[in-house]
Amino acid sequence: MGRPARAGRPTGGLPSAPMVICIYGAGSIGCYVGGRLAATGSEVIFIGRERLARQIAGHGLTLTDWRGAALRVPAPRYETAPSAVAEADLVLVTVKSAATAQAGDELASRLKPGAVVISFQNGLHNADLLRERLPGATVLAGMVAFNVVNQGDGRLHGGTEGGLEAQRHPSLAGYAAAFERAGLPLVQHDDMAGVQAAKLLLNLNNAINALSGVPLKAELSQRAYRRCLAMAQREALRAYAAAGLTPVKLTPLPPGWIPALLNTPDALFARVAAKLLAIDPLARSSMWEDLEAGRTTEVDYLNGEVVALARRHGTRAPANERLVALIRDAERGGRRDWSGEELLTELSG
Ligand SMILES: NC(=O)C1=CN([C@@H]2O[C@H](COP(=O)(O)OP(=O)(O)OC[C@H]3O[C@@H](n4cnc5c(N)ncnc54)[C@H](OP(=O)(O)O)[C@@H]3O)[C@@H](O)[C@H]2O)C=CC1
Ligand SMILES: CC(C)(CO)C(=O)C(=O)O
Repeated sequence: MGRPARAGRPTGGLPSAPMVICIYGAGSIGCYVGGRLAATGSEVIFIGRERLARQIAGHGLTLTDWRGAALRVPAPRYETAPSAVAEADLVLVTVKSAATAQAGDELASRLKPGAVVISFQNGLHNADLLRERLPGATVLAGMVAFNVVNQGDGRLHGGTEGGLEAQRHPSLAGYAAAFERAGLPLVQHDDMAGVQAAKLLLNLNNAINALSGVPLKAELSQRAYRRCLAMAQREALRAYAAAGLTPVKLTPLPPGWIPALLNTPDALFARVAAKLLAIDPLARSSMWEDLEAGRTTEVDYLNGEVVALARRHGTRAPANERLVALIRDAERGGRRDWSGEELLTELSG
């Protein structure tokens, strides 16, 4: 079988030059998304850290998912110097939120003129932060709906369903086929603020999952943990209403109904929310991965964002405040596994 056609610039009938895609901050999401693009014929440059560069030089990339897909990239181009970004037409920023400002500064003097940047990060403000640092560049907000676990030695596993969303922009038309081939169709959206607000509601569970010490499926199967998430989501929904922010519908139920669903007993939840629990038993939140690796988490950009939004509108978000404090303790070394009942008591106090 021939190599699949690459994403190419329109050239009015002449053969098109391949478009180069750069993953800036190639960790779990970046290696998985970039790996699937590279495995299906796109030209991809990965930029990231020495530790991963070494692993990937030794093992290549293996991309698996919960549906049983398995793709290989035997020798990806993984660089540790930011300069290689200058070759890219499309840059996917996949650093954690605390690293966005530095990534923006590194891109500022190096981006190819006309390059398009997509922030594929959780949180509400990463694309704005990049825009401030990259005046004149096209910077689009993006959203990754699925979970990826880094299993080591270049093996990345997509553990849930869900795709990629990005702010609608004409420049993305040239990349649609590449993302489609990779099995990650890029859905364009007009209301990315609403998409990001809806994703943040789901990400309020990242802290709960990290504190639980169990995988997502096991955690969400227990009502006490779900009640913690329902509390955190209700506070966020109140803060959004005060701020005039309307989350879009990312799940079969509208965002405002999810807390009530989370509160249902386990047996009912398992029946009604079968799709929500269709998660690989290994999948865990990216915040769990951060605690596990001894890294600072994104809690300030997730639960902390709700706390800040509530304060700006004259109210409080106490369950989210408590989750931020517990994750801070865990980052400082006071890590322990919380049972659902313990966490619920802690957040209700
Ligand atoms: N993992 C998941 O399942 C999901 C994650 N997300 C979101 O996607 C984003 C990325 O998450 P994830 O892939 O898990 O994060 P990772 O920490 O796995 O990957 C980011 C990588 O970027 C590196 N990095 C940071 N700054 C730079 C820089 N300036 N230059 C080069 N490399 C850099 C980091 O290295 P170092 O740590 O050494 O600084 C790290 O290896 C986050 O916003 C996350 O919330 C969204 C959906 C699911
Ligand atoms: C996909 C999801 C919601 C899984 O927890 C996530 O965004 C994360 O882990 O950061």
